[in-house]
Amino acid sequence: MSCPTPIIVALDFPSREAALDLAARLDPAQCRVKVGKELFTRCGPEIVETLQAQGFEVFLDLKFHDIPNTTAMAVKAAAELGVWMVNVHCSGGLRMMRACRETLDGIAGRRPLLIGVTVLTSMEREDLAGIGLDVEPQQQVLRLAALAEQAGLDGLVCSAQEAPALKAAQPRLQLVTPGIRPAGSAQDDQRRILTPRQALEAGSDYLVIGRPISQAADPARALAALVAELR
Ligand SMILES: O=c1ccn([C@@H]2O[C@H](COP(=O)(O)O)[C@@H](O)[C@H]2O)c(=O)[nH]1
Repeated sequence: MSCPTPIIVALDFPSREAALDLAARLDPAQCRVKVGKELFTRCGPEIVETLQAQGFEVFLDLKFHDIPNTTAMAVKAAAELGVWMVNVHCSGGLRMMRACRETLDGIAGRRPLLIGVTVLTSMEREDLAGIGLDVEPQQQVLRLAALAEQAGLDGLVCSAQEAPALKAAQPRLQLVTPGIRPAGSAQDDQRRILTPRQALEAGSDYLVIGRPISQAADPARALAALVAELR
């Protein structure tokens, strides 16, 4: 059964035990989970299989960024692991994204959603200037979104701040938005943020939420409050 809420909880932990401890407090009917670089590098594919066996749909957030063949084969491996969503960096270019899409099209059975990372939500204009891009984040996001659309990707990782412009420019693409901060919670290293409700109203399809849930005194309660806020 597919989860009816838009919430994806980031399991950013240094051990299998810590990740599974949080997962045990969550309900697969209330959220999906995200396995990122830290947890996957520590635990490998087994953690994904365990979470899936517990009923969670898993977003494998490894943000692949490499030459077309290498990236496409990585995405294929993720598909064979049975993940619900996988992502690549749009800045890997059109040929790379196309190779990923074509490889997934050749896979029998249900394929994962293929999502392109645009501009990290931790970045603002001056960070882009630091890597030689003299543009506002939204301008760069829209540029990469057009490439992702051309390559046939299913959606984008972006800030919810860009959702209205993206829904107007690229209405087919699903928007996966980290940088979600309930009112009054710590911004941490995020820069382009919105609250859960603002994000949904702006047009986000999925909200990626990590520390506001994983570092809460009662994560189950924090998740329930978010689900209620979004109803
Ligand atoms: O642009 C991006 C892409 C990915 N992320 C990931 O989302 C979560 C956010 O966690 P918080 O604790 O809610 O900040 C984290 O796993 C990132 O790797 C992102 O934040 N921004």
